[in-house]
Amino acid sequence: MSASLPFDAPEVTDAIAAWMPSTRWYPLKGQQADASLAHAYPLGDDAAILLLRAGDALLQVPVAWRDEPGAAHIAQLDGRWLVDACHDPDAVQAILDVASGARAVTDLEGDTAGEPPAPAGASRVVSGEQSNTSIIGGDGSWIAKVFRVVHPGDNPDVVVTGALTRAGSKPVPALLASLRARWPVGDAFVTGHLLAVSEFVSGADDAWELYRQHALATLRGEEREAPDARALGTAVATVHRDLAAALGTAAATEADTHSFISGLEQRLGWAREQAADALADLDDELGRAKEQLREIRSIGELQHIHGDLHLGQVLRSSAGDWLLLDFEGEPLRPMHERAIREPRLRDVVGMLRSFDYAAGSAQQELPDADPAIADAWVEQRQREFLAGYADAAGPVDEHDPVFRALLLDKALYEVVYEVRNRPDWLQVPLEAVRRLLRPSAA
Ligand SMILES: Nc1ncnc2c1ncn2[C@@H]1O[C@H](COP(=O)(O)OP(=O)(O)O)[C@@H](O)[C@H]1O
Ligand SMILES: O=P(O)(O)O[C@H]1O[C@H](CO)[C@@H](O[C@H]2O[C@H](CO)[C@@H](O)[C@H](O)[C@H]2O)[C@H](O)[C@H]1O
Repeated sequence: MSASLPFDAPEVTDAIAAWMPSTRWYPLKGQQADASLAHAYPLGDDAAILLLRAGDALLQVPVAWRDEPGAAHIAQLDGRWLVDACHDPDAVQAILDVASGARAVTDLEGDTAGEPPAPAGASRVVSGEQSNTSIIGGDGSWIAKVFRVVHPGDNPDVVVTGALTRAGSKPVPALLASLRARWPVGDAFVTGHLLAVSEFVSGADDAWELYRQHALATLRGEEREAPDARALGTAVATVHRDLAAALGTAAATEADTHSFISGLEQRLGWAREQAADALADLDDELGRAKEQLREIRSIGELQHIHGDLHLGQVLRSSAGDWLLLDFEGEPLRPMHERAIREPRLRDVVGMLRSFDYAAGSAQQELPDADPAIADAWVEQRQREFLAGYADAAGPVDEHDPVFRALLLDKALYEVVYEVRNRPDWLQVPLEAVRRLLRPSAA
């Protein structure tokens, strides 16, 4: 066995740079971006957490040297295997030790909410996700989310979930531990979160799949009991109430309202630019929608919210309770925009859009099904959800210009998301944008 190369050797950076674009989480697909090592945190001799700069992004790549390629190798260099440490249980344990405070590493700081998480054991990586890498360990008692794109500042997935955990919020799995890193930027140092370890909800169903299956069954003419959207609405309102109690609320000032409107204007411009081909024939309507934003007088009360709420962020436990995940905000948004207080309606419209997506996805699978049945299905789920939300938080005014503006904002965000990630799905949000821009929808 030959000695391993040091983790800051140029060959190591080059091998990782060549491998990253093949991963699901790489955020710069299709772009030409040189990668360079920004910082290395050694975890003993044979593993390290590396931060690589690629284009504008700072990417986290935990790695280890092994004699065998293991489940996820990056490259073979000098007779040893450089592997993705997320797939290597020993390296996962080393990372967990730092997060739990059991191992000290310069420039890394762990934090546990209470009892440290159980030992990693035979940990495994969750398949089928996109923005980050999640590892289940501790005999299925925890799930560790490795933030692949690292930002200076607090990650809301740690701070917001941590606050909800301390407040004992029921519809959110508890945060157990987190890891913060310090790295140099110019002459100064900044800090940011690398990892969040949460209680794993085993045997849970994914809400997206539950609703999609129900929409499919309905389009096929089968009668089935629908998953309880009213209880889901109440769960979302409960989380909003808990977030307000834990992190406070503020009545929007005139300046808040102005900056909210200009934020929406900018995002509308961003969507027009990013999805120019898809939105070309809606140019006049989008111009009018932008002018209508100026009619918003006040945005009401502001607070921390989920920020990217959709059915894929919701689980139904085996006991039938709805649980909300992933308080990281919209991944296409810069981090400083994600930490701000927002109207609760942003989350409400996220869920309403998601029911439309579930039906849209079912229609794509069953193109001969009656569209009126799909529309009625969406309408009913949305009504039930809003009724449940109102049970705990009071009614939502669907004619409020803020509600309509946020609905359009979300659908435009989705158009950009689909143009970049899933062009086959583009019609789903595009149809919604068309509907929302129709004069009768105002
Ligand atoms: N606490 C949890 N318990 C059970 N499953 C979870 C938990 N957290 C996440 N998951 C599963 O992992 C998936 C991805 O998690 P998420 O936090 O949404 O990651 P990402 O930001 O990469 O999308 C979820 O859709 C869910 O299936
Ligand atoms: O889960 P992420 O935080 O990575 O969120 C991004 O990806 C989502 C898709 O996985 C995307 O959600 C859109 O598609 C969903 C169906 O797959 C649908 O339920 C959502 O309503 C729709 O917005 C999300 O917008 C994006 O930020």
